Amino acid sequence: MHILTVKGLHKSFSLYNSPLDRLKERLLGGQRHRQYSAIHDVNLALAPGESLALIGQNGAGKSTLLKLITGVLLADAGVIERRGRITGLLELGTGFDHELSGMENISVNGSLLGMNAAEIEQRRATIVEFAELGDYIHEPMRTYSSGMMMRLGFSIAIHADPACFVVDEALSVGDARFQQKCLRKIRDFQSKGGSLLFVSHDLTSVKLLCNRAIVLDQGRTVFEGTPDAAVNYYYQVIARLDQVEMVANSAKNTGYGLKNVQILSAELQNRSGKTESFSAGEQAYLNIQIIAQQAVSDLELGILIRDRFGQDVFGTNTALLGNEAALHFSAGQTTVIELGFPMNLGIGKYTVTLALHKDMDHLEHCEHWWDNVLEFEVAGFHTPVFAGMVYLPVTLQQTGKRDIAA
Ligand SMILES: Nc1ncnc2c1ncn2[C@@H]1O[C@H](COP(=O)(O)OP(=O)(O)OP(=O)(O)O)[C@@H](O)[C@H]1O
Repeated sequence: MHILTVKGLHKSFSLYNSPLDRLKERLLGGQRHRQYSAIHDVNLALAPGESLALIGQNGAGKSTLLKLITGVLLADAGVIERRGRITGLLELGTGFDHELSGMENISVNGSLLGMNAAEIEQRRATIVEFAELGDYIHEPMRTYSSGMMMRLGFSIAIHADPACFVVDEALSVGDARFQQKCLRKIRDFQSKGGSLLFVSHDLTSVKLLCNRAIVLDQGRTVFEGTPDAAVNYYYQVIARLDQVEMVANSAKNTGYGLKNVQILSAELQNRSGKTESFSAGEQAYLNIQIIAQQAVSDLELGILIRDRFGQDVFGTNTALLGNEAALHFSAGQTTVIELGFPMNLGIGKYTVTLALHKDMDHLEHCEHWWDNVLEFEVAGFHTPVFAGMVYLPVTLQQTGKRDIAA
C-alpha cells in the first residue's frame, strides 16, 4: 500500500509578457498570454519508509510538483492519492501569518498541517525547544530572518507526525549547525519508518538521504532509479546529450560522451602489479588506456573515487592539478596514462569513475564519462591503524611547556 500515488499529473501556468497584458486581458478580453506546461503527465508512487529525491535543473518543475503534492497548488488534471499526513518545508513563509508571533503561528501553521488543538498543545514545548528562537518566539514573524522562519517551519512540520515529510531547498537557508540538526532529525524520522520527498541541488545529500530518485526535465519524468543512476543521468541531461545517445550508452554501460576520444580500459596496480585490494597508505597506480578516433586537443582527464554509499570521496582532474600540458590526441592514436597516489583511504569498498573533457568539468564538452569503471577495496593498514574515511599523516609536538604558578 502506497502512502502517496500520483497519476497523470498536469499543471500549466499562464505566462504574460507584462502585468499590463494580464490587466488588458481581464478588461478587454482576447488572449494575451501563453500556456506553459510546468508539469506534464507525471506519475509516481511512494511506499511507507521510502525516500524519494526529485532532481532536475532550475525550472524543471520540482517545486511545482511538491506544491501539487502538498496541496499548495491545484493540478489541472491527474490524481493525487495521499494516505496519512504529508507535511514539510516548502517555500519559506508559506502557511504563516506574518503579523502574528511565532508562538501564535504554531497554532495557525499546525492546524493547516492537520493537527488538532490538543495535538498542538501537547507538542508546543517540543516545537519551541527545537526551533531555538529564544525570546523571538513571542515577536511578530515579520521581524524574523529567513533562517528563523525556516527553523520554526521545520520544527512544526517535523513534529506534526507526518507519514511523509517533504523537504525543498528551503532547508538550505539555515546556518550549518541548524541544517545538521535538521538532517539528524530527518534521519531519525526515516529510521522510525517515515517517508521522505526530497528536492535538492546538493546531490551528495540526495545520495545520503534517499533510496530512489526521479529526474525531471521540462516538467516530465525522464528517469527513475537509484540515486546513483539518477545523478549520472542528470549529468547527462545537463551535458545536453540527445536521448538516443543516452539510451544506447546506458545499455552498453560504458559511459557517455562524444567519444571522439575514449577510455578503452583502466587498471589499478600496487608495486607488485595488478590488484583490486590495497592496504591504507599503500602506493597505488591507475593505468588508463585511451584511444582517439579523431584528433582532439586540450582535453583534461578526471578521476572520481566514491565510497559504497555512492558518496564522492575524492575527485580531481588534470586542470585542477595545474597540469599545464592538457592532453592532446591524434587520430588513430592509443595512449596510456598513469596516475599515482597514496591510497590514503579508510577500510571499505570504493569505485573509480573516469572522465575526459575540456575545461574544469565535464558539463560543457564531454568526450567520455565512464561511471564506475573499476571497483577496489581497502583492507588492512600500511599506515598506523586509524578510524574513519581518510588517513591524515598526523605529526605531534609538545610545545609551550610551563609550570602552573603556585
Ligand atoms: N506561479 C507561477 N506562475 C508562472 N510560472 C510558474 C509559476 N511557478 C512556477 N512557474 C514556472 O514553472 C516552471 C517550473 O518551476 P519550478 O519552480 O517548479 O522549477 P524547479 O525545478 O523547482 O526549479 P528550481 O530548481 O529553480 O527551484 C518554471 O519555468 C517556472 O518559471
